[in-house]
Amino acid sequence: ASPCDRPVPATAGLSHDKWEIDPAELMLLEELGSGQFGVVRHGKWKGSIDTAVKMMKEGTMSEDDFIEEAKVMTKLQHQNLVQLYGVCSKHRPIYIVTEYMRHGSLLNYLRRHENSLGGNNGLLLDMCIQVCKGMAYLERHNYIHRDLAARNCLVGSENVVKVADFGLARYVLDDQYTSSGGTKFPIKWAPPEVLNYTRFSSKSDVWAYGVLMWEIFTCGKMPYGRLKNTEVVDRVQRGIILEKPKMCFKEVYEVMRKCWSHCPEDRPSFRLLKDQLAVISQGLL
Ligand SMILES: CN1CCN(C(=O)c2ccc(Nc3nc(-c4cccc(NC(=O)c5ccc(C(C)(C)C)cc5)c4)cn4ccnc34)cc2)CC1
Repeated sequence: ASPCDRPVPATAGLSHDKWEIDPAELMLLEELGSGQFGVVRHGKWKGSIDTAVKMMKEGTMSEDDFIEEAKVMTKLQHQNLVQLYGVCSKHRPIYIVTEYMRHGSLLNYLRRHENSLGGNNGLLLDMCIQVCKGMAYLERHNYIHRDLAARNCLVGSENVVKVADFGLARYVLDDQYTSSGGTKFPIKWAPPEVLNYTRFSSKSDVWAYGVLMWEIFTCGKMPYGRLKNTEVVDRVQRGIILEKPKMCFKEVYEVMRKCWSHCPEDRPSFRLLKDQLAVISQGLL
């Protein structure tokens, strides 16, 4: 508030874009890998905050639209969402700066720890519940992920699992990824209405979440094995769903099956899923 009783101008504090990060405050460290957009590096922000820095290869994303959206994304805050700290947009390539998750993608983590995770239904179910909590938060904020899968979740200390890159799919320029006929389109995580009409919704995220649960309970197997995309599309449209993973409890598989209801409105919300999984988790442990 202003020292005297003069009203504070409405623009106060809006001048510096708080989603804009000064690259001088970033110290880039080792490379973490490369994704759809180019190289991702570990970084330190303001000397001490661990970050992951996506350095966006030119021409891979519609940058101005993304920078506009970043203002909204920085406001999405939940313990099971990878926090967007901000962007460096005053230079090229632009940087997307998020919180750092030290164990990398959930998919690689599941594959690397199959032996220790294998029989541990409690831990696997806990991972499902954490992702569900993050997705229930996005659902509450009418925010659609569009590419939910184990590869787009990340693992931090003490088996914390968080959802990453929510909404980012909208800014990818590669139409091999964006069009459902493209070679990079995530067919195996897509429900019928997305395959036929690219109609995304929180209920299409729920379908993808069912596949993610299957990935978790198979410790990172590829859904539908080596089937070609056209064969998967055919099965999904005929209502053939993924079989129950060997180590998965019947009650858990029942939840996956509901996520794969043909009609979006027959699928549970993330809010309902969270409660159902909590009941199963209490029953199990
Ligand atoms: C013991 N192990 C040693 C090896 N290891 C690592 O090297 C390792 C450690 C930490 C890692 N952390 C992160 N890695 C990444 C990362 C790394 C490489 C690629 C990507 N992904 C992307 O760049 C990316 C993902 C999705 C998408 C669309 C739009 C298609 C949805 C576009 C781009 C992310 C992002 N992060 C955000 C927060 N923390 C991380 C990643 C890897 C993991 C631990």
